[in-house]
Amino acid sequence: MDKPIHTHRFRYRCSITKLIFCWFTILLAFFFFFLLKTPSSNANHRVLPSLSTWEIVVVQSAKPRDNSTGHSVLVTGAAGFVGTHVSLALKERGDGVVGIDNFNKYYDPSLKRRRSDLLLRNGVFVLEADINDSEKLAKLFRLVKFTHVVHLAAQAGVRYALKNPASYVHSNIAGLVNVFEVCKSANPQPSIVWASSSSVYGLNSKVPFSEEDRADQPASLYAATKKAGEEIAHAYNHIHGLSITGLRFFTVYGPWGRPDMMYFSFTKNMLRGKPIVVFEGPDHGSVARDFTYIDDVVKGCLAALDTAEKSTGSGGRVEGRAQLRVFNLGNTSPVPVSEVVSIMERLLRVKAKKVVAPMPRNGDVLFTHANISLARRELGYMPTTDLKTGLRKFVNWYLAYYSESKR
Ligand SMILES: O=C(O)[C@H]1O[C@H](OP(=O)(O)OP(=O)(O)OC[C@H]2O[C@@H](n3ccc(=O)[nH]c3=O)[C@H](O)[C@@H]2O)[C@H](O)[C@@H](O)[C@@H]1O
Repeated sequence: MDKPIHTHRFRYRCSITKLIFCWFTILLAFFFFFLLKTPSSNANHRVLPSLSTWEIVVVQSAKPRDNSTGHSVLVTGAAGFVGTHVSLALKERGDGVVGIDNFNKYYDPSLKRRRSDLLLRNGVFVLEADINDSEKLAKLFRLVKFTHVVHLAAQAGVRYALKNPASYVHSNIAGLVNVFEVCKSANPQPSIVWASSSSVYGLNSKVPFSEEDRADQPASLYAATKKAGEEIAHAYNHIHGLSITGLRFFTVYGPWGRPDMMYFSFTKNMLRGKPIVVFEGPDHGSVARDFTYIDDVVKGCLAALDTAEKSTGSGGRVEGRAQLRVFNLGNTSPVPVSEVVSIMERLLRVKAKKVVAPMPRNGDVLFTHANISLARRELGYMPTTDLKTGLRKFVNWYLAYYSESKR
C-alpha cells in the first residue's frame, strides 16, 4: 500500500533536516576545532617560529656580502676577547660570520654579553652553546656550508688551572676534539684556524721562541692542554685531511680585554687604590712578557685564514695531504711587568700600591719572546703597535666602558 504523500514529505523533510543538522554539526565542530586550536597553535608559534627565526638569523649572519669572493666563517668563542675582534674584522671586510659561545662564568659574563650585543649590532649573530654540544654544532653545519672555522673557544688563563683543572680538559681537549669531529664530517670540510698559545714553550730558554723550538716542557696544565691540542690537530690533519693552522698567541691585550689578565686587573685595582702584586723571578729578576696588541693579532688571524688551503677530506675519503701549520703571533719585544706598571701609572695618573712577591710556582713562566719570522714570511704578519700606544687605547676604552656601565 502506498504511503500517504504527507508521510513521504515528512520523511523527505526529516532527511533534509538531518542533512542540514549534520552539516551544521560538522561546521560547528570545525569552527570549535579551529577556535580551540588557535591558542595552542599560537603557543606552538612561540616555539616553531623562534626556531625557524633562529635558523634564518644564522643563515643571514653567515652570508658574505659577495658570495663569489667572501667566506662563511664560524667563530667559536665569539663573545670572548679575541673572538669579538676577529668576528668584527671579518664582518667588516664582507665575510659572513656566525659566532658560538657558552658565556661561562670564568670572568664577568656581562662583559661577554656586551661584546655579543656589539657583534649583533654589526650583523654577527652569536649562538649560546658549548663547543662540546655536537648536536648544535652539527645543526649549524647543516644550515651553513662554512668555508672556515676560527676556533677560539677555550679555557684561558695559566693560573686558574690549579683551581679548576677539569675545565681545561673540558674545553681545550674534549671541546677541541668535538670541533674537529664536526668539521671532519662536514661536507665540504672547512679550513680551521685555532688558538694555541705561547705558553707551549714552557721552560724553553732559547730566545726568541721559534716554532721549531722544544715545546714539550709545559709549566702549566693550560700549556699542556694547548700543546696536546697541537698534537690532536696533527692527527686530524693526517687521518681526515683537515686543513689546520694553530696560532701561538703571546699575551694579547687591548680594549674589550679579559678581566683576569694582569693589565686589566692592575688597572681596576690601581683606580680603586688597592694594592697590586708584582711577581719577580729568582734573585729579584724581572718577569717579562711579549705583550701583543689585539689589532695586530687580528691581522695575523685574518692572514692565516686567507692563506689557509682547503681541507682534502670528504665522505671518509682523503684526496692528498692537507695543510698543517703553526705560527707565533707575538710582538717580538718583551716588556717587564714592572715597566707595564710604570706605563699604567702615567696613563691613569695614579701611584700604584706595589707589593713585590716571588713568582709562585703556579704555572707562570719567567718570560716570553716571539720569533715571528715564519709568520712574517708566510702571512705577511708585522705587528705595529707598541705597548705604550696599546695600553693607552685600552685605558681609554676601560674608562669609557666602566663610566658608562655605572650610569
Ligand atoms: O701568551 C699566552 O699564551 C697567555 O697569555 C696570558 O697569560 P700571561 O702571559 O700569564 O698573562 P697575565 O695573566 O696577564 O700575566 C702577565 C704577567 O703578569 C704577571 N702577573 C700576573 C698577575 C699578578 O697578580 N701579578 C703579576 O705580576 C705574570 O706573572 C705575567 O708575567 C693569558 O692569560 C693566557 O690565556 C695566554 O694563553
